[in-house]
Order: sequence, then C-alpha cells, then structure tokens
Amino acid sequence: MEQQLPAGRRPRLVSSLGLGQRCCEVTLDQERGLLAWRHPRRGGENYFVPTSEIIAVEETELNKKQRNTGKWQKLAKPHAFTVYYVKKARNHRWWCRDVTFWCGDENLCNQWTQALKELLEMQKCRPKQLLVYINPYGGKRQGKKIYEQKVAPLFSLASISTDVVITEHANHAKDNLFEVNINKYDGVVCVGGDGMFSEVMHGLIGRMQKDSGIDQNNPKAPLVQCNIRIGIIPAGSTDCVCYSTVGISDPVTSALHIIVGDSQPLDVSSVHHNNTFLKYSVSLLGYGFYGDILKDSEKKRWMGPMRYDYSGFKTFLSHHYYEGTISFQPAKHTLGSPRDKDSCRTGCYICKESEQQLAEQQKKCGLKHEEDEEEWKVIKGKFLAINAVNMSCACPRSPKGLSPAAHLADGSADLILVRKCSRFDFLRHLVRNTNQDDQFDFSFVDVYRVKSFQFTSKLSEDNGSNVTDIGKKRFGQFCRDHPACCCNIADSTWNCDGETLDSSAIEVRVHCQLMKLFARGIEENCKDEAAYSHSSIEHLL
Ligand SMILES: CCCCCCCCCCCCC/C=C/[C@@H](O)[C@H](COP(=O)(O)O)NC(=O)CCCCC
Ligand SMILES: Nc1ncnc2c1ncn2[C@@H]1O[C@H](COP(=O)(O)OP(=O)(O)O)[C@@H](O)[C@H]1O
Ligand SMILES: [Ca+2]
Repeated sequence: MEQQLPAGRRPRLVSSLGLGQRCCEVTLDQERGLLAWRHPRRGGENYFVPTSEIIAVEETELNKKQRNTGKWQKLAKPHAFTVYYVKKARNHRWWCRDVTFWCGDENLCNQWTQALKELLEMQKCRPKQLLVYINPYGGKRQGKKIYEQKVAPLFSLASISTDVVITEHANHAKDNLFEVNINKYDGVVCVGGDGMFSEVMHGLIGRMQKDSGIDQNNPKAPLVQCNIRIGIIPAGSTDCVCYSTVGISDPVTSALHIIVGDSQPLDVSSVHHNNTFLKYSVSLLGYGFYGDILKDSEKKRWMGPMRYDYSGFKTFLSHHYYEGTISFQPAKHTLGSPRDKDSCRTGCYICKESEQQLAEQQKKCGLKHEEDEEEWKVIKGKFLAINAVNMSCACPRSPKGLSPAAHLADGSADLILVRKCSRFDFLRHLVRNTNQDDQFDFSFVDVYRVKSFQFTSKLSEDNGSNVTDIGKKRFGQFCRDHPACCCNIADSTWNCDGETLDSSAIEVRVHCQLMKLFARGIEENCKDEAAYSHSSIEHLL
C-alpha cells in the first residue's frame, strides 16, 4: 500500500509482509528515511532502522526447508527480500543483523526492494572504493585473519570494492601513500594499532602538504586539511584512536562505521625540533612515564600487547622523574575545560563551534598564517609524567581515558602535568586512570587546555640546545647547581602515538580538524539491544 502525498514528496510504503511464520506491518518512511516493523513474536517488539544504517538489501530465494513449513506452504512461490542493518548493542557495539520479509505478490516485493535500494543510493557519503593496509604483525598478529573473516565479508555485502596491501615492513603504507593514485579512492583503511594508524595518517597528511607545496618543517606553516577519510580496524595493542572515536575496540563495529560513511573530524598536533618536522600526533604525546614504558616495551615486542603491562610495572617501580620547562598557550577559543563532567559525544557542540571558528578564520585569512601573539605560560619543575592528549585516550586499559573531557575536534589538547610525588600517590593517580574517579584531583597533578606548547628538559638546556625556548628566554636558567636535586640524569623519551621521538626538546601545535575518520564519534549509550527505543523514535512516525 502506498500513501498519497503532495507532488515531489517521496511516498510512505506500508505493507503487511510475512516475517518468519507470521505477518507484520512494515513501514518505510522514505521522506524521513526510516524502516519500521513490529516483530510478530518476541513480545511484539518494535524495530526502527534509519535508512542511513541499512547496510544492504537483497532479493532472497527462500529455501525449501523454509517453504515447507507453516503459511508459506500455501503460496506457490513466495517472494522475499532481506535487509541487512546495524543493530546497536551495549557499550557502543554494533552488529550486522538481517531480517527477511516475504509476500506472495512479486510486484509488491519488487516495489519494496526498489524503494530501499534507491534510498541506499542516496547515501552519498558512503565509500565505494577503499584502499586497505593490513599490518600482519600488529597486536596479537591477527590483523589479516580479522580483516578476512570479519571485515571483508561486510565490505562485500555493502558493495565496497577494495585494494588490499599487506605491509611487508614498517613505513610500507606511509611510503606507498606518497605514490598511489589517491583520487581513485573514497578512503583509506588501516588494520592494526595506533602505530599503524599513525603511519597511514603521516602518509596522507604528508602527501597532502607535498601536493600543496607546504613545507612541513616550518612549525608555523598553515597545514592543508586532509579530506580523504581514514577508517581504523582495530588489531593492535592499545587501539586508543579507535576506542576514543567509536567507543569500543571491535572490528565489526568499526567496519560498520566505515560502511555507513560517517565522518569524524580530528585534531592533529605537529611536533617540531629546531625547525625540523618530527611527527604528527593524534592521541598521546607522553614524556616520562609513558615515554619510558614505550622505550622499554619496544625491546619486548615479541610479548605482544602484554609488553605494555610488563614495561608499565617496571617503569612504575623505577619511579623516575625528569626536570624541565613547559611553556604553553592556553586554548581560549574553545568553550570547554578539562575538568568538565561531560565528554565529547556524537555531534558535540564544542567541536561544532570550533569548526565554525575554523571556517571563519579560513575565510578571513585563507591559507595565510595568522600571527599569534597570545600569552605563554611557563611552568618549570620535576615531573613524573607530562602527557599531552588531543583526545580522551580512552582504550580498554583506561575506559574513560587519560583526559575524559578532551575533545576530538576542538583545536586543543589537554596538557597533564604529574609532578614528582611519592610512589603511592603516583599509583593512586594511575589507578584513577582506570576507574571512574577523578585523576586530576591531586595537588601534584595539573591539567590545562592548550593550543600549543614547548618542552625543554633541564639536561638539554644545560647542554645548550638551541630549540626556541620561550621559558628559558623569559625566566632564565633554573635549578642549576641545585645541590639537593636528585633528578634523573638521563632524559626520558617522548611517546608520540606509540613511536619514540629522537629529541626531548619539542615544539607542539594543535591543528584543528586537520583530518577526518570514518566514524560517528561516541554515541550516548543505548540502553539495550533494541536498535532504537520506541519512545525516542515514535514521534517520527
Ligand atoms: C596500576 C597501573 C595503572 C596503569 C595505567 C593505565 C592507563 C593506560 C592509559 C593508556 C593511554 C594510551 C594512550 C595511547 C597510546 C598509544 O598511542 C600507544 C601505541 O599504541 P599501539 O600502537 O596500539 O601499541 N600505546 C602506548 O603507549 C601504551 C601505553 C600503555 C601503558 C600501560
Ligand atoms: N609488515 C610490517 N613489519 C614490521 N612492522 C610493521 C609492518 N607493518 C607496519 N609496521 C609497523 O609496526 C608498528 C606497530 O604497528 P601497530 O599495528 O600499531 O601494532 P601495535 O599496536 O602492536 O604496536 C607501526 O609503527 C608500523 O609502522
Ligand atoms: Ca582536541
């Protein structure tokens, strides 16, 4: 049955279709893009699926066994179609579910499949052609198996074509991205951990700057945004970027985020030393504790993800602290604060506000660099950890992350300074990174929302490093010849998204929304397995 609507409006299909052994009323609201039915069993549960979350629609041949039971026996040749759709479960997990509707009238069946397929055709943000890089050695070395068994069948169901490259060495993906005909693809997918994601991101951002004639070595260069989206299939050791952007580390959920073609902009920090580009970072830039863990864990790669627990324990026991100066520019443009109770969620208004500011700034200055004379704050001291995070850094080890209120795309990073304290106090802080308690509520922990910062270790100052050091220029030397000082004599290393940096003296700048992921962001938690609750969607029908 088709409802009469004013010209130009897409009709609403309402039919009584077979589902299993019974009939149910199925509605397709083409104007609003919503498929709905009430399950004839399961207590008459209502199902509501936005067409943006339908993966595929297929004509279905009902098999003999199905036909020989119940009602269908009476139909000479029932016609059927199957709808594959996203079903949302607890903890942000997405499944691919299917439902098969049937009827005796071939025309009606065709009308339904046609209408659904047309609605799918209208989803223009969905990728059709993807370039996939698989790191076969990431995490528990399951990348290839995960892709072949869990992801490839979903891509094929969604009619996505892929070119797959299994990497043979580190930087294979990055180098390849500088050569490949990138315009052929709607996106790039990486199967691996944060290190693999970082490689692909460096390839894409680097390629973009090269093609636009931007010198990455200039720390003040206005970088060109990268519009080719990256999808992450988690198969690494930490999978923080994936977890912090979709809310779970699960290959099927991530594959579905890619298929439905959502976009999540991401802030990217550039890291320089003496006018030389070192790296980009999207998750953690950590000096001290997380740098030392990474350095130690690299020698234990054979242990897989467990290497971080082993090195984490060792590093905690060593209790090293490092002396240095941090100078930073507070992020005054953004509305939030690291102590906010709310986290960055799908459609976040704070990130939207930053997006608008960015658009206005680009309209005003184009690609010209705007001189930034905003104040610098300088902090010198002895630190157990200096962590700068562009996102919450939530991961299975730390479900709310190192900075739970950090935003994915607000043009700022949260700078967390953990000063020298007792082992017991440091442990209390670390434990709060893993539970619901406030990890910043300690006298020895400070957190700032910043748009740029610089760090120089005392050691590199003493050795006369010539990195631009605003702290040194304005405040002169500090802690020199301090007789009671028992700082670690060696420098720590920066952990930049799981890669070590060669220099301890660095300059960091956050680039608002420099790139985009295939992700929806983290949705407010769904209460139960039902795709949508009845009350939230009822008003649409
Ligand atoms: C009582 C013990 C408490 C331990 C505290 C645990 C808190 C863990 C926070 C982890 C934040 C992770 C930030 C992301 C870092 C990744 O970029 C990086 C590389 O990941 P991958 O390429 O997938 O290997 N991972 C790490 O540096 C590991 C840090 C883990 C520390 C235990
Ligand atoms: N075929 C390969 N052999 C060795 N190293 C690789 C290969 N492919 C990618 N890499 C490198 O491995 C590093 C870690 O990969 P990642 O997938 O993040 O695993 P993990 O999460 O276990 O660290 C990345 O920095 C990447 O550059
Ligand atoms: Ca941010």
